[in-house]
Parts: sequence; C-alpha cells; structure tokens
Amino acid sequence: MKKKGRNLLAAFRQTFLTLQNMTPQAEAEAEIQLNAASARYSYNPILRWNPQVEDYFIKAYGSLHFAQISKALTRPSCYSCIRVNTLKSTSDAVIEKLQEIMRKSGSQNDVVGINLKENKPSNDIDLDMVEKQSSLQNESITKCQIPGLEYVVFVKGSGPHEIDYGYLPDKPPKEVLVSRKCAEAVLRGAQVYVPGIMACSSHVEEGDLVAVSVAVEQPFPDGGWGLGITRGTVLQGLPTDPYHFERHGLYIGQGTTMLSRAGIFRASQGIAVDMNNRVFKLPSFYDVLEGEIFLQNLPSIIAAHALDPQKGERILDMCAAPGGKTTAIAILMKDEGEVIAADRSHNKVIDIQKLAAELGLTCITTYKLDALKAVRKRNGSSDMTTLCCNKDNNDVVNQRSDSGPLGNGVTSTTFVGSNADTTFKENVSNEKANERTYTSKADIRKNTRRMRNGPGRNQSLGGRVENSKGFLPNSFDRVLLDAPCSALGLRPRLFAGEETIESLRNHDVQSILVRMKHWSDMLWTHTSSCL
Ligand SMILES: C[S@@+](CC[C@H](N)C(=O)[O-])C[C@H]1O[C@@H](n2cnc3c(N)ncnc32)[C@H](O)[C@@H]1O
Repeated sequence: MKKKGRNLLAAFRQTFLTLQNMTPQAEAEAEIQLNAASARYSYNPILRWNPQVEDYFIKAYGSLHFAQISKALTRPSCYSCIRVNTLKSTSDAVIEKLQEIMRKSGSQNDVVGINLKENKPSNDIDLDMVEKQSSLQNESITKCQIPGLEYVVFVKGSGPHEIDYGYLPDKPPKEVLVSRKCAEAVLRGAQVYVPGIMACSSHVEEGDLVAVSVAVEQPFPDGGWGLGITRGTVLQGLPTDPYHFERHGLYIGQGTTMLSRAGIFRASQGIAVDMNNRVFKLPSFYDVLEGEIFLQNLPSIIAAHALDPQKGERILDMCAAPGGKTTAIAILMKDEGEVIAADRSHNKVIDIQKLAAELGLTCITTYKLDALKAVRKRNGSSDMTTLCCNKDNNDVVNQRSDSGPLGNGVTSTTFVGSNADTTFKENVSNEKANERTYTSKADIRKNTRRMRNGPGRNQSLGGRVENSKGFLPNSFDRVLLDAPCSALGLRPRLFAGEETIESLRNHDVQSILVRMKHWSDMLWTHTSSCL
C-alpha cells in the first residue's frame, strides 16, 4: 500500500517537474514542497489525551504499548460486524444479498475480493477459532466461525489508503473541513452530511472534487478544549487559514460535493459530500437490508449471547438504549416471553421502540427508568405506570401502551395471578385519591407549557414512554447490565482529551451493580469497553 503511494507520488513529481521545465534549484524547492504536501495530505492522527490520563496509561501499559493502543484507536476496525435478524432471514441469504448489493453499487472494490465460500459451522470446541477465522481473512464477507454465532456476518474493509488529492504548489485542492464526530462516522463508511461541515473553500460548486479533513479539539490557552472555528468559515488553502496547521495529517478522503458552498451552509440536512475515495474503505450499511440486519460490534453480540436468554423468560435489560442488546436478546428468545428495556433518557427509550419496530419484535416493553432508583421497595406506593412484577408470587400489574411501541399511548392493564384484581382496585383508588388531593407544581408547570406550546415531543415524535418506579426483588429470570462506561474502546476515536481520571472512575456501574444484586442471580454485565 505504502509502495503504491510512493509510486504515485514519484510519477506525479516527474510529470510536474517536466511540465515546469525547472532549474535544479527550483526543482529542489519544488521537491521540498511536494514532500511537505504529501505529509500534510495524509492520515496520520495523534490522539490527544488529558496528561494525567496519559501518565496513568503509560504506567499501566508502558509507553510503547500505549503508543500502539493510541494509534490503533484512531483507526476504524478493519471489518464490519453484522447481526442477522434470524426471525426474518438467514446468514446465507444476507451474504448473498450483500454481495449482490455490492456488485451493483461497485463497492466490491472497497472490500477485498468477494469470494464467498460456504463456511460450515463446526461444533468441535477444540478448534482454534482465531486461527480458523484468520484463514478466512482473504474473503470479504464471511460467516462467524464461533459455534452458536453463525448469525453473525463479517464484512472486511481495507485501509489506510494513500490518496492523491491533486495538490499543486500554487493550486491547493478545494477542501471541506468537517467536525470530529462527522469524521469518525466517515471513517466507518458514512457520507459527509450537511451538519457535519465546519468550513469550506470559497467558490465550491456542486460536483467539485474536494479534499476532506477534520477539525479536532485543540487546547484553549486558559484551560479546557475547544474548536475555535465558526461554522461557515472560508478556507483559502493558505497558512493563514484557521486550522491550517491543526489539520496537517488529518485528511480522511476525497469526495464530490452534492451542493455548492452556499447550499451547504444554507441547508439543514442531506448529504453534502459523496465520499468516493476514502482512506478507509468500509461499506456503508445505511438503509441496507433494513429489518434483516443490525450493525453491532462482536463484544456486544457476545454479551447478549452469553446471557443465554430462553424462550418465554422475563428478562431485564438495564441501560438499554439504543436497544442493540435488547433486540439481540429478543431474537434469541424467538420473540417469545418479555424483555423489559429500561433507560433513563426519554428520547433514547423512543430509539429502543423504533429499533424494535424496525426489526419486527413485539416482546419488548420499554420504560424510562433511572437504574440507580430501580429497586422497588415492597412497601413502596403503587404506581399505575409501573410494572410491578413478582415472579415468585405471580402478582403482576403491567400497564403498557395498547398501540405498540410507537402508538398513541392509549393504555390498558394486564393482570396475571390471583391477587391481581385486588391490586388493580387498590391502585385505582390510590390514584383517584391522589388526584383529588394533590397536583404537583411540576404537573402544573407541564400543563401550562402544554397549553402554550402544544402537545410536546411525546406526541410530536409519535411515541410514548412509560415511567417506571422500579421492580420488586426476584422479578426476572435474567438481567443484563450494560452500564455507561468510558467507551474508550470504540473506534475510531480522534480525541480523548476530555476523559479525566475522575470521569473514568465515576461511571455508574458500581452503584447500579450493588442495587441489582436483589433482582436476579442471573446477572450478566457487559463491560468490554469499560476501563
Ligand atoms: C452503553 S449504553 C447502552 C447500550 C445498549 N445496551 C445497547 O447495546 O444498545 C449506556 C446507556 O445507559 C443509559 N444510562 C446511563 N445512566 C443510566 C442510569 N442511571 N439509569 C438508566 N440508564 C442509564 C444511557 O442513557 C445509555 O443509553
């Protein structure tokens, strides 16, 4: 790959020098400029850390190993991992469809030699799976070889590639500068969308070829980190440009603009640059086989698999949004039983509902719930919007949306067990009594706001989220806790300066764990990306 890049540069240099008919001194100067340009228009990021965190890791790993980890973090994984929705399709069918899609879109050049073989799963646990998987690495789309995980499919990408951005000493390429989050998505195969663009060369028209670079947070003189660039800034291709030096070695590819410069900064959404020449070539799965597949990292798939959910069970998934593991669990249960998916964020709960609907799953019930307050006391007050289920004595009052995950919120109540009727009546009378005697200030504020602004985001998004006040002990057959973590294992990562030693230690996992021991002996925690 490196050799190809050097050859490209040498050929370009030769053409350039011949065309210019230069003196030896001019030739030497041009050579220096070209070398500088090839270093500038490259992808060679250096990950910035908070100095204390950096020291901590260097002590833990040694400086060489930590430098290698830091470099690896700035690159995307060289394969995409797909979980097949086995209720709707099979790995073989998905592989065939993906091959066809790639053939049609011409993206088979992005992945290494499409040459699918039937990889029969093996039950022989003595096989060295890693070796077996690596022997398949020349194939671009393969089924996972780990027994039981045949519903996982890998699509191999490639990179880093060297790109000729068409630099000439007196004519730098037209450019767009994108935000870090946008660049991280582009490195994983996404297009450049309008909101991701921070700055752009002047006179960019629709259909222009542009070099795409990334604006990474810089240290502020008075402490902290920031971008220090206003959206809409004009780039001249000169050293006086904002971020001229800061984006050295931070070029992620070349694309064709779908809008003019004015259009880019006027529009609020849509693709701004069609990335046709990428430093990392990974296929995009946006809108591909919707409902049949889900893009998910292998450790997350394994976490749900290791929980070993069974048909008909009642399973709690704490910290569930956006629902990757929830839906994996529901599929392993063949959509029979109940998965309670809880998250503390209202909008994220709606994301779980949307994903469940997209994958056609009906056994998922969602709740907005803070995991830190999730154990319900036996003598706690009844709450009509709460699932209060005791698996052992069959007292269940389960109120949920009648109209499915994205319904209009008309509610119904389901009862199971001999005490259910009494519980319901008590709930109703408690609620009526509460209604008569007390309306909280928060409710008054909410109603006033509603009258002024209309129905609010619940209705505008078409979803309804039930609050939960927690669950009684022994409510579940199995519990998955995917507590928020540093996410430092997610790649690619172009900036890590905001993590502090304190923030790394303060993730909720410990405190949630302490409370969760009440619910189930079958507690599985997923902490693969936690430190
Ligand atoms: C690592 S993500 C979960 C990913 C998810 N399990 C999946 O596989 O798609 C962590 C989630 O925890 C939620 N969260 C953070 N603190 C929480 C708390 N105290 N109670 C409930 N959810 C919480 C966040 O909103 C976030 O959606």
